[in-house]
Amino acid sequence: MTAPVSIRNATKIFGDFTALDDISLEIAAGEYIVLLGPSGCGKTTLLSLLGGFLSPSSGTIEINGKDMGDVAPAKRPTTTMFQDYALFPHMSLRDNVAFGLKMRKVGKAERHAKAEELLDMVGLKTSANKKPHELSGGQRQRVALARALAVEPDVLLLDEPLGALDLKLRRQMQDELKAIQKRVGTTFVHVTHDQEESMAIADRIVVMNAGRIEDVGSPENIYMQPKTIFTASFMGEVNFIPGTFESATDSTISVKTPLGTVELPEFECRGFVPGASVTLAIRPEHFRASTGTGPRITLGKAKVEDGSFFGTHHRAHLSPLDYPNMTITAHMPQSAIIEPGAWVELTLDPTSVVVLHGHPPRPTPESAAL
Ligand SMILES: Nc1ncnc2c1ncn2[C@@H]1O[C@H](COP(=O)(O)OP(=O)(O)OP(=O)(O)O)[C@@H](O)[C@H]1O
Repeated sequence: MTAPVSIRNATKIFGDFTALDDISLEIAAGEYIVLLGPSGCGKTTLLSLLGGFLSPSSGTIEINGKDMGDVAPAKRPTTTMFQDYALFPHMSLRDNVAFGLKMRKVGKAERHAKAEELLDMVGLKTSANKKPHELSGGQRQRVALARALAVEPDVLLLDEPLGALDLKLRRQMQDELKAIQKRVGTTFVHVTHDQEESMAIADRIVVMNAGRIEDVGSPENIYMQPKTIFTASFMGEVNFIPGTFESATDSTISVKTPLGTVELPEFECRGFVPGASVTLAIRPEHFRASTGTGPRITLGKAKVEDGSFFGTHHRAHLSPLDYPNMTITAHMPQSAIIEPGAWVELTLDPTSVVVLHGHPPRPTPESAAL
């Protein structure tokens, strides 16, 4: 079972605090959506509006084309899976998974067959008679997922579902969740503050900040073409180079920076005007601290401050000769020898640079000093 979801101009106000500010989002049937953002940005509040545990102060929620305004949580085609799973300790896994069906008066044979089918899908076929305390954290998480899916919701709402698991198990369960979602085809809306988790799982990521949607797109899109400084800095490591927009032709733009004027290709005009403050957002892997192949912009010499080895590459902090107050984080090849104090030639793949409006509010540790 699956359904599309329409959120139209949803606002949620608690007292004089606006937790959600005019949120609109269309979710396709069968899509895996991840709501991503820092603590307090409104992710759980938005999930609660979908599940019916909170009502919007204004705006509407539709599921499968039906307005959910007057529909109680239990009557909605949604199920919510919470972080603490809330399994019944005295019941077998089979009875835990079948519980929702029992409440719906589904006969014993049918609900047990359904429970066993779902336990099989989550890899716990032979554990149907066990009790929750006999399971590991990851196994309990799987039982909770099976239980949530047993009632065949159109939309499954998951609030930090992997939050209680250690990192290794989290990564494994991310793959499993995604595979199971594709198999059942149910619309999943999953809340997390973990960027890597959102990239591993989502068809589309919705980046939220202070009650608003900052950006929506595929993981590749959000990482490679962030629309705002917030998204660029929230999704992985990034260097910000402040600049001034100088001019544009049909296919290039020119931006003046402390490291010189750079010409960038394939420009999609987003309302920049000459003289406007802009920020170049550049991922560490898009620098080369030596002369690479292909078209590259040379940013002059830079001094190695320090470096760490990451197996596939080194991650180095560099200070450009022309602007020593700026720290650039760049990836350097596995074979490079990183010695503090060494001078390297800093070059950049111009096609990877993202030009954003404005300057960051204040320098972050990983951003360039302004
Ligand atoms: N019932 C409430 N009454 C007053 N304020 C609330 C209520 N529920 C949430 N808030 C506030 O709304 C904001 C958004 O909360 P929400 O739980 O949606 O954030 P979140 O993005 O899910 O954060 P986290 O990742 O920490 O769970 C927070 O500032 C929170 O304090």
